[in-house]
Amino acid sequence: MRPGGEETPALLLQGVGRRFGALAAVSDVSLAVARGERRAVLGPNGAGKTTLFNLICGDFPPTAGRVLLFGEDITALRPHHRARRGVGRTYQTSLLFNGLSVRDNLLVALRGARPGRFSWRLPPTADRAAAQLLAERVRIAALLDTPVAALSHGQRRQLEVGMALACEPRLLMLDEPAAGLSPVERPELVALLRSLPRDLTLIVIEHDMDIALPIADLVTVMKDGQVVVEGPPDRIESDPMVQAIYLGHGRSH
Ligand SMILES: Nc1ncnc2c1ncn2[C@@H]1O[C@H](COP(=O)(O)OP(=O)(O)OP(=O)(O)O)[C@@H](O)[C@H]1O
Repeated sequence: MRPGGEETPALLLQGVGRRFGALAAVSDVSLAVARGERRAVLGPNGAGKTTLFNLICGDFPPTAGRVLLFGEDITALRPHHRARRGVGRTYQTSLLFNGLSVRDNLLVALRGARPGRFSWRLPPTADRAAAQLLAERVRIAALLDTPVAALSHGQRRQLEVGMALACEPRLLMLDEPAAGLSPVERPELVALLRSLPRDLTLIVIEHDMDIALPIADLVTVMKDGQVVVEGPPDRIESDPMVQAIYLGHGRSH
C-alpha cells in the first residue's frame, strides 16, 4: 500500500490505549476508517468513546499505540496541528457565541480556519458568500441573521456542524451530536449528517443506536475501553452481544 495513496485509510488506529492511573479507559483499539466512510462508534456510558475521540483529536496523547491520518503518523501532534492536517470536530458542550448572529458565528469560524487568520484580508463579500454556503449545507440558511441565543437546541447543533465544516476538514469527528435533542429534532440531524459531502470522512461518537445506525456505513461498538463488535448497521442491531450491552440502557424514541 502506497502511504498517502487512495487506498490508505483516512484514519488508522494501531493498538491505541490510554490509561488514567490504574484505569484503562481505552485499551488496544485497532481500527481503519476508509476515505469517505461514515463510521459510528457506539457504546454505553463509560465505554471509552470520548477518550477515543480525544485520542484521535489530540486532546491528550495515547499511552500506547499509534494514530495515522491519511498515512501520516500524528500520534505526537497537538490538536491544532491535527486540525491543520484536516481533523475537524464538534464538542459535547457548545462553543457558540450566543450574542452573535448565525452569520457572524460562521464568519468567525471561517476566519479562524485560515492561516494568517487575524489579517482580515479577504473581501467581506467572499466571506459572506462562504457563510451563506455553509448555512445552506447545514440547513439553517433562513436563520443567518438570527442571534444564536434564539436558536433551538437542534439548530445550534446544525450551526456547530457548519462551524466545523468551515475548516474544510477531511475527517470530521462529531461527539454525541444528538445529545439533548428533542424527538422532532433528531431526524433532522440524521438527515443533515446523511447529506454531508461523500468525500468527507465522518466519525460519530454516539450512545444512541437510533442516531448512529441510519448514518453509518460501519459501526464499532465499544465496552470497557475495548472494541467488542464491528460491522454494518443491520448486523450490529441484531448482534446478541450488542443487545446484551444495551439491555437496560434502552433505545430512545
Ligand atoms: N481525564 C480522566 N481522568 C480519569 N478518568 C477518566 C478521564 N476521562 C475518562 N475517564 C474514565 O475513563 C472511562 C471511559 O470514559 P469515557 O468518557 O471515555 O467513556 P464514554 O464511552 O465516552 O462515556 P459517556 O457516554 O458517558 O461519555 C470512564 O471510566 C471514565 O471515568
